[in-house]
Amino acid sequence: MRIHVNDPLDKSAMERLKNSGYNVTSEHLEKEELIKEIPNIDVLVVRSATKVTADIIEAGKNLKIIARAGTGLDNVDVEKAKEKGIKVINTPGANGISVAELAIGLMISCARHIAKGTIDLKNGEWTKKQLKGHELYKRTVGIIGFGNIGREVAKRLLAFDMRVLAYDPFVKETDMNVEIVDLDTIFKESDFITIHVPLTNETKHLVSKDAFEKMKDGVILINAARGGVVDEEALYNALISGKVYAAGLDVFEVEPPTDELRKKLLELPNVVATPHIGASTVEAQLRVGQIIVDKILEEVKKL
Ligand SMILES: O=C(O)[C@H](O)COP(=O)(O)O
Repeated sequence: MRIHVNDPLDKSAMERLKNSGYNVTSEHLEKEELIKEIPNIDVLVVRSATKVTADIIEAGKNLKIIARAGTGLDNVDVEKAKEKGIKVINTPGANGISVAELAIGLMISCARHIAKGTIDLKNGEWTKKQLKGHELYKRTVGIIGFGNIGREVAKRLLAFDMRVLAYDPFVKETDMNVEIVDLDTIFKESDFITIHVPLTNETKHLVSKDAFEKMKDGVILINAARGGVVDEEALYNALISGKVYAAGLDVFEVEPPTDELRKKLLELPNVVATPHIGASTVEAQLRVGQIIVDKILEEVKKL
């Protein structure tokens, strides 16, 4: 039984795996190398950096389990895995608090120009007069996606005395002080919009040119979910026109965001961006690592 860890896992989780008695290897293999190696792998462990595509799964003659140490499964061809009888496991919720905290950090950074102020000061510029921002207090935030992460975001923003709206096709009511509304209401009434849905066929470019047209002038948009949920060309135009005051982005449709569209997006002074670090905290990785190892060992026992 060989367990191959293709993306970095928490150290203590790695140690537990290595002490489990199975043959555990860990090294990041790029697609071509992984396709060559996959016939010798029974359990493949990944984060979001490895795209477990249909051809990799097809080549995995001995592959029995794909373990995603994290929440999003958009980098795994789950349909193909199902067709091949390969079990896909992940750790939903284990990194939710970290993602929620980062989303709020991006929100405040956008509203108060923290990133621009830092860059200006480091460049020797005292731009105090240009950096008047906005409070969150008493303003309306629209949360798209009211699952684990969306609820953690709501809980914290209620403490800022915000009016909190949430849209989720699977949620009709809540016992929190949150108004469950339709998507149009989120677009029309929010001063801040924050996205917490997975990337699926239904959510791809959910925040489109049409959506931006419905939004209030000066809205702040936060995306710490998946780049593909926002049409980034439309976002670029909305930032240029002033429709969107600022955007806080932890994720991009292309990662790393090195293509022309992403490069010009990142050049805008009103874009605050981080390199998909929502789940990258010591605490979240510890939880994710322990849970994924528990699940792997449990599944492997059943084989
Ligand atoms: O889906 C997730 O769990 C987050 O986006 C984190 O992804 P990562 O494990 O690749 O950091």
